[in-house]
Amino acid sequence: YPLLKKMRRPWRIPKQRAKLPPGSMGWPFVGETLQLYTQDPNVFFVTRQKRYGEVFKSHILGCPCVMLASTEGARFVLVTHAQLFKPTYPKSKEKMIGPSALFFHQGNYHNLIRKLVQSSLSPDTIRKLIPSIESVAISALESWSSGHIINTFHEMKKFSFDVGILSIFGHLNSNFRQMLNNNYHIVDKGYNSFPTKIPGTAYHKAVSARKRLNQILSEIICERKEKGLLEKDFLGNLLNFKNEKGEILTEDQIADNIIGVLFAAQDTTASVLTWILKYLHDDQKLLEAVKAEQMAIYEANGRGEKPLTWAQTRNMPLTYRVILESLRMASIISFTFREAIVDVEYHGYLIPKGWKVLPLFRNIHHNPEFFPNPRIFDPSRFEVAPKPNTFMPFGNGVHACAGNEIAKLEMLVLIHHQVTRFRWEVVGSQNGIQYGPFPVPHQGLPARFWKEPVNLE
Ligand code: HEM
Repeated sequence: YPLLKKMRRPWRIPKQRAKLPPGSMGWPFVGETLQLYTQDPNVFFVTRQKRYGEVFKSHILGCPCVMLASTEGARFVLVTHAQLFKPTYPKSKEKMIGPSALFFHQGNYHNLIRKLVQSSLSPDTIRKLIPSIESVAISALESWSSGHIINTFHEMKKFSFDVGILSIFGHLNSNFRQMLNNNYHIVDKGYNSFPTKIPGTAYHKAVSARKRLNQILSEIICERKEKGLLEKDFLGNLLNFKNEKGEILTEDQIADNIIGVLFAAQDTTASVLTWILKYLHDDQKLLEAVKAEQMAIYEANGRGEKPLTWAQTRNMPLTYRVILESLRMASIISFTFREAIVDVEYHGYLIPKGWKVLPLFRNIHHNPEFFPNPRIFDPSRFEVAPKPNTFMPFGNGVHACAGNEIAKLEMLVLIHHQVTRFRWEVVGSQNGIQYGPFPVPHQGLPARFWKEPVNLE
């Protein structure tokens, strides 16, 4: 029987035989947290990978963990043995977003919500949003081009927030939009601050703003129910859901998932867009080529008279490769966290129950074996599809990004309008990275935008 059990569960080994992976657990209590947060995190991961190999242990943020820098390791945790690992976030962050948000869950509840998100963000649904995304993009670009210096990342956050609102509510009246925006902004500011109940602190203000968001969402839901609207957007899908027993979702479940999607959508897309602007600015020849690709579409659309079509957004090969290479190069989600729910064996090493497991996407995206000269920005490398499981900017497996199509769509739309009708220059120091917590260019990439003079020929 024990042999049978072992055969059925090849990932389990008797504890006495297992050994932990190599690596350092750092100082008592703090582990290696200081080393991780006082230096470029990429240096932290890469030096350890060089020293210990592709599987190593560490101790960060109060937790023992195993880091996996190989494609096989990431696949093991996220895909083939995903049932042995659960998502894990600090309690304070879970509370801030809302404990019923899908990414904290595993199993039936996660599947159910994920299906609702996926159908709201499917290509068939988001293609209808193109004109609205275009108008959000154009008004953002117009507002940046008054000659003053903008913080590109902050402005991109407003853009990705507005697109997030579109994908959740379709058209939302401006009063509600403004209220959501103001309170979400306070939540966002407190999200990464020290969790405390002391009034006046960023965290405490964020908790209060999060409660107000629930009230606002409740009013929006009420209004929708009164009007009897049966929309197909994410809110509509959440409201219309009924299982075979006739049960519906609670208002908290609805609110937590709406805030969860906004949260997943905003900083991620905004940081990638900021990087794209930097990479294009740093390579004027590439920028000209992207511009030529987009101008052809612009002209075909009567110089922007007609809206972009879905087919056009699917046929921007160079721009698309720039997006893929930016996702690889910046690897804004450098890694993700899971927690082992049982003792697991991987490659002869023990991953003890309760330990965190970190697939290191960035190390994989910067491995010269898969991406030669990984520090060089070269979109042409994507003329050939990357080897399977080597490119995971949107994660992998059951928790992989549910918004990757809309993220790519909004980036293509913004770039289209930006390069055809606007110019920009980066102001001040152009190098350096800031972590907040995603990597963004130094000071959010201060830049000046202006409108391209109209050519009347
Ligand atoms: C370029 C922008 C984006 C990047 C790089 C990105 C990346 C990711 C990654 C790596 C994950 C998986 C995390 C993990 O496994 O722990 C994820 C999950 C998720 N993303 Fe995105 N994302 C982006 C934009 C968006 C947008 C625009 C939306 C929604 C409108 C979105 C919605 C989600 C959701 C709902 C999940 C959780 C899925 C689940 O747990 O089942 N993301 N994203």
